[in-house]
Amino acid sequence: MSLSPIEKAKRAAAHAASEAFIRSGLRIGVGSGSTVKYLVDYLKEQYGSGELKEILCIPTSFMTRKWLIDSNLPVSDLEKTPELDVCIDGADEVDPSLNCIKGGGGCLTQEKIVQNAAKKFVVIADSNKKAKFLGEKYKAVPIEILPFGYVATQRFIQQKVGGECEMRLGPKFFPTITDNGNYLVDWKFPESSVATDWAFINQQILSIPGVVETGLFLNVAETVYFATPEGEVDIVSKK
Ligand SMILES: O=C[C@H](O)[C@H](O)[C@H](O)COP(=O)(O)O
Repeated sequence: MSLSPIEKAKRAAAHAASEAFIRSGLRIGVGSGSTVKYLVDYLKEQYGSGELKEILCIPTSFMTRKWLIDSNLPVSDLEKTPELDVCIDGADEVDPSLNCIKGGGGCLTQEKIVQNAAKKFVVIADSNKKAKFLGEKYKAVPIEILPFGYVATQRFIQQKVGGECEMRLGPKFFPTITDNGNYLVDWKFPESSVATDWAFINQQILSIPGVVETGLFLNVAETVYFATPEGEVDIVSKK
């Protein structure tokens, strides 16, 4: 099957990062999203051929867990494997300091827990995700909130940090339900936020009762692999 240019870019990023970071014996956090699917394909190929041995894959979502199981890869979890060697994940936007916005695909809390359990966090993305500053192109921060009091929680967010909260809806206008049984809100931040301190804003949001986690992954990525459809890979590492 021939891939579209964007899919070729995602695959190139996933393969380049995998070749650099995946080794036999590693405990690997496996992120979520369409770019990560190419990481799973890489693991399947390498493990299936015997090139890669004794790995453990720790998924960050139901979907990723299913992909791993369907690929006959050894799946573990943070109960059995609480410490990981590396976590590889996608992102919706990445700034020059490697801060990321994540959660566009609906996964962020389990991703953040798995990322936090890993010694290294590596991001894979097509080069369109590269931004001059956080919030340049991706105009919302996904936030996971508890269903209880969800309207009040959105109001608290708006009162505290401005902008507007939009419930992520699925088919038939049902709320999108996260892997943890919660709701997902896209916080459309005010333009003034992009010039301010995202770490401070993140703390403000996290302090609101009802907020579970945000899609702001600040100061955690060690290396980001950006790729183009032509297979050119730009590797940016933390300074
Ligand atoms: O919610 C999903 C995750 O945070 C993804 O890693 C992120 O949205 C990027 O997904 P994709 O690789 O599909 O662009």
